[in-house]
Amino acid sequence: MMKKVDGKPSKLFGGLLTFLRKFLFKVVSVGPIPDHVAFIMDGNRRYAKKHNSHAGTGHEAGYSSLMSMLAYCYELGVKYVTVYAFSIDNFKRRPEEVQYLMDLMLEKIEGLFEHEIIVNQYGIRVYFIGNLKLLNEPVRLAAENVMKATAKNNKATLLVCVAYTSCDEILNAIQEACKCRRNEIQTSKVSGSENEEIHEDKKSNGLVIHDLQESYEDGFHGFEAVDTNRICNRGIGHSAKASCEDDAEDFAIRTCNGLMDQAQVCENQRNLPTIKLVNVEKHMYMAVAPDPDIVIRSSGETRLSNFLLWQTAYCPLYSPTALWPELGLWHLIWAVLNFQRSYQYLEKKRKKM
Ligand SMILES: CC(C)=CCC/C(C)=C/CC/C(C)=C/COP(=O)(O)OP(=O)(O)O
Repeated sequence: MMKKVDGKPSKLFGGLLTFLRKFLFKVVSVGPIPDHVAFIMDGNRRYAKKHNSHAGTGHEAGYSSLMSMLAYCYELGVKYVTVYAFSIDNFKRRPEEVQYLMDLMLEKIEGLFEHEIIVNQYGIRVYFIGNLKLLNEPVRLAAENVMKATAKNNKATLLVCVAYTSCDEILNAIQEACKCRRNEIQTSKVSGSENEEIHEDKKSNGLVIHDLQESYEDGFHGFEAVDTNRICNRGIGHSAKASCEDDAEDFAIRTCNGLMDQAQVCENQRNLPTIKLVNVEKHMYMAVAPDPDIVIRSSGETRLSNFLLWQTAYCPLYSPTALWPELGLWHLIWAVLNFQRSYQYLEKKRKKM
C-alpha cells in the first residue's frame, strides 16, 4: 500500500491505475467489443455475512461495485448495460427485508440523479425495465423521473430490471401483441379484408403464436393464468432442471422452444388467427435494447433465475466465483476476452436465426 503524503502519492498511484486501465482497454479493443453486457448482481448478503455485517452493508457495497462496473463498461465502449436489481420473486422475501430493499432502491434511484457518471460524464439514458406497477409509489415515481430526466441522453444506456422476471415479460408481451392483433382484426373486419390478412399471417412464418383472441372474449384471464403460464413454465421448468449441467444458450433455447411448441399446439387445436413472433418481440420490455452479448453472474451461480430468457438464446454466460461487491475490472476483461474467443461462432448462430 502506498503511503498518503499530502495526497500526492495516492494521486500518482491513481493516475498510474487510470493509465494502465486505458492501456488495457486499448489492447482489448483490438478485438470486437460487446454492445450489450448484462449483469446478475448476486452475493450482496453473502458479502455482508463474510464481513460480519448486516445485509444493508452488502447492498451498499453492491451499489458501489455497480457504479465502478458501469464506468468500466462505458469506458470500454459498451453501449448497453443491463442489471438485475430486483426480481418479482424478491417480493417473496420477508416484508421487512422487502421494505428495506425498496427504501434502498429509492435512495439509490434518487442517487442516480446526483451521480456524476450518469448525467454528465457518459450521457447515459436510464430505463427501468419490469412490471413497474408492482413497485410502491415513491420508487415508481422516482424511476419514472429518472427515465424522463435522461430521455435525451444518447451516448450509452443503462437498463435496470426491477420487479422483473422473464415469465412476466413474455406474458405481458403476448397480451399486448394480442390486443394489437385484435384491434387490427376489428379494423380489417370493417374494411372487409379480414380473411386475406389471416391467411397472410399463416403462410408468412412457421413461428406463430395463437392469437388468444377468442379466449380474450370468453375469459382471457383464465387462459392467461393456465395456458400462458404453462407455456413459460414448461420451457423454464425444463431449463431449471438442466441448468446445472447446461450452458446459458441451451437454457434459453429450451425456454423459447417450450413456448413455441405450446403456441403451435394451441394454434392447431383451435385454428384461430395467429400473431407473429416479431410482434411479440416488439412488446418485450427489453425491446429498447439489442439482445445482450454476454451475461455475467457473480458468485459462481450458473442459473439465469428468470432473467432475459427470451433474449439470451445465443449469449454466453460468464460466472466468476467472486461475490458481486468483489467483482472488478479483471472479471470484466476476462468476460470480454471470452466473448471475443467465441465471437465468430456466435455471430454465425445469430445470423442463422
Ligand atoms: C438503483 C439501483 C440500480 C440500485 C441497485 C441496488 C442493488 C445493488 C440491488 C441489488 C439487490 C439484490 C437483491 C442483490 C442480490 O443479492 P442477494 O440479496 O440475493 O444476496 P445473496 O445472493 O448473498 O443472498
